Amino acid sequence: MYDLKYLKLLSQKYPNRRAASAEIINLNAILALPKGTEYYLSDLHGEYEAFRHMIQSASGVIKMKINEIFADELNGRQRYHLASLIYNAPAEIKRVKLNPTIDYRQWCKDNILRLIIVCKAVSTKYTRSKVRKRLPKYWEYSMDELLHADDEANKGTYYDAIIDSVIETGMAEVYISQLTQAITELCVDRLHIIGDIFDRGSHPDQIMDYLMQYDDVDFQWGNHDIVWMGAAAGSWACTANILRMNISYNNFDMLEIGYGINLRPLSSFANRVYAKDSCEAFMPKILEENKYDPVSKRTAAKMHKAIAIMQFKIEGQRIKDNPEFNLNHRLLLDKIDYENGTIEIKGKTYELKDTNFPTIDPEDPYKLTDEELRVIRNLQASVTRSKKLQDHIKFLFSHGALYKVMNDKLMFHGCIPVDANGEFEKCTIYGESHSGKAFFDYLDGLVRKAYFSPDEDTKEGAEGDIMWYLWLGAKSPLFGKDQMTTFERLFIADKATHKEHTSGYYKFRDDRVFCERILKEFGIDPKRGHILNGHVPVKIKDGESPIKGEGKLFVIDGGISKAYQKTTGIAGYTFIYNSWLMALAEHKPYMPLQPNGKQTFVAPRIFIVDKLDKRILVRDTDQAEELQAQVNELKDLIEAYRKGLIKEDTSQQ
Ligand SMILES: O=P(O)(O)OC[C@H]1O[C@](O)(COP(=O)(O)O)[C@@H](O)[C@@H]1O
Ligand SMILES: [Mn+2]
Repeated sequence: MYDLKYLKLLSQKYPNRRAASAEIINLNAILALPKGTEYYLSDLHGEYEAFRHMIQSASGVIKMKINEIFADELNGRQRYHLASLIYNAPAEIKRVKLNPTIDYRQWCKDNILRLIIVCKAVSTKYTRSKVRKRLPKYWEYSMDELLHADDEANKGTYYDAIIDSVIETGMAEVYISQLTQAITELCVDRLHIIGDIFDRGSHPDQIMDYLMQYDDVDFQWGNHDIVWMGAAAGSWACTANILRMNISYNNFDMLEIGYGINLRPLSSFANRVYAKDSCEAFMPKILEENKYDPVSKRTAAKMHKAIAIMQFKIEGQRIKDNPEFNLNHRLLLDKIDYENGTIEIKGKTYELKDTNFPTIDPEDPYKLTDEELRVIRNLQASVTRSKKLQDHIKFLFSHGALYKVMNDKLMFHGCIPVDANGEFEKCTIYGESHSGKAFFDYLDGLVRKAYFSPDEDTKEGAEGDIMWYLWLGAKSPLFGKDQMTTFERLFIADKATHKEHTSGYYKFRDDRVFCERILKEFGIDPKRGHILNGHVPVKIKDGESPIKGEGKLFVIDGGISKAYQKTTGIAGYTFIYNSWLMALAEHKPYMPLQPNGKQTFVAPRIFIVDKLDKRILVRDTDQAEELQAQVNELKDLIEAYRKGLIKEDTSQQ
């Protein structure tokens, strides 16, 4: 039996049988369309340009379309330039303008036409109204006309008239750029980001800005995201971590200009306290100069050391206040022999690479000095009041979660805690024990509460402790290692101490039965389902494969991170799921644009991992349930009109 009150509300939108029937017809038309392409990326790590290229090129899909459409009309070079235009319109336009042999006006004309043809090819899967919604503001009318002018006899003149006036009004560049953007957005119906947008690379802020224009995007938070979410919630431990990492990668432009985080209190403190200390072990890993905020490497090293020491002190306090986190083995400052400059870890004594600790009181090593306290309070204020950062974090909350299930795919960044037998492990946090999916759901709730409704009596700087735990805790599904050895990496030469052991999950996931059990746990049919993870780079150099569990699980940790390409040998993987197939794209490192406007693009290698028996339609996807429910409600409404239970408004017909 239907709910008459609800139907009355619905009747405001569909006031008569004709309006309701028209909508049913639209919805049925959508259900019969092919499934849109889903595109999966992970571990972007601040590499804005490489990321943008992956999106703009749709991992080679654009190139394939161009090759198909223009096989006879354009030669290889022309097709290459058309692809380059879609990948990076401003750069390609600049190159063309610098070339005196090219008639720019004619070039614009030719290329608007070519782009319209590509746009048409990538929009065949959508309703006309959906395509229009994705076309840029102000141009949607003329672009729609160009896309659908099918009157062969008059088409030529009509096209010419529209394109001429685009050029005449001086809008050709904007028109071309926005058309390329529309092509990209139409090529990918839904974007899944399986975590780790932040850290290492220089511009996660630009990645977030770009993604915020996308409606159909979702995030599965990674450890490098949750630590930023914790900092945004006010956690001192998270704040110290994000600043230490990004100072170590020399990302000052992003911190100070991108997010407006004022590092002056830290730099003047560091320059004073470590004035005579060369801080050799703390030199930035990347020496590329910042455009707006150049910081000398000596100052950067001092800031790095100052914030690292503050981090270890703050973390020590968080560990002691949260015995349940089981992080006692990470209490290291009290294991230092400050007179001899050594440390004892697991019964072994190691020399420290740096023994100058002017701010540590050996009697109370985790206590912040008054100055350090002032600095961290300042930094916390700067981070929590950054409007830009808070907007980005809120978007991560509204469009993200710890995991997602969509169209038989289970996506999460790291792992699921399991015991020695591969059974889902019961983990206890804040007095509650959960395992498997329930553990994810419980943690997800804790994270949202910590950000949106923190307890008022939380100790200063302890806000968002749960995010800090998820950043480096052994039972964190986002981390999945026994320890994070930041201290050892900075202070001890012996590499054996740097080792971080991955959890049992990473062995078990080679096993198909294990993967199927996970799929079942999350309510997915194990025969049809797949798992997608990021987090651990696939080292193809060492013969590793991104395909695990006999094809049930794919690891797409990018390796897009420049800092990691020498270990992986590639620039990572992306995953594509369209109406015909599922494929992995293996990327080669992104070659940045040269100052002379030249750029080389190497298309990724595409491996089809599953071919479907028949083309999948929207009716076969998760979206169908929602659409079908709408159809059913509209049918009920029509029935209610027919029976006279709701009055029809036919005045507008
Ligand atoms: O190489 P870097 O940037 O210093 O980072 C090393 C740290 O990053 C981590 O690997 C976590 O980052 P990922 O999530 O990208 O693996 C830690 O386990 C490790 O201590
Ligand atoms: Mn990660």
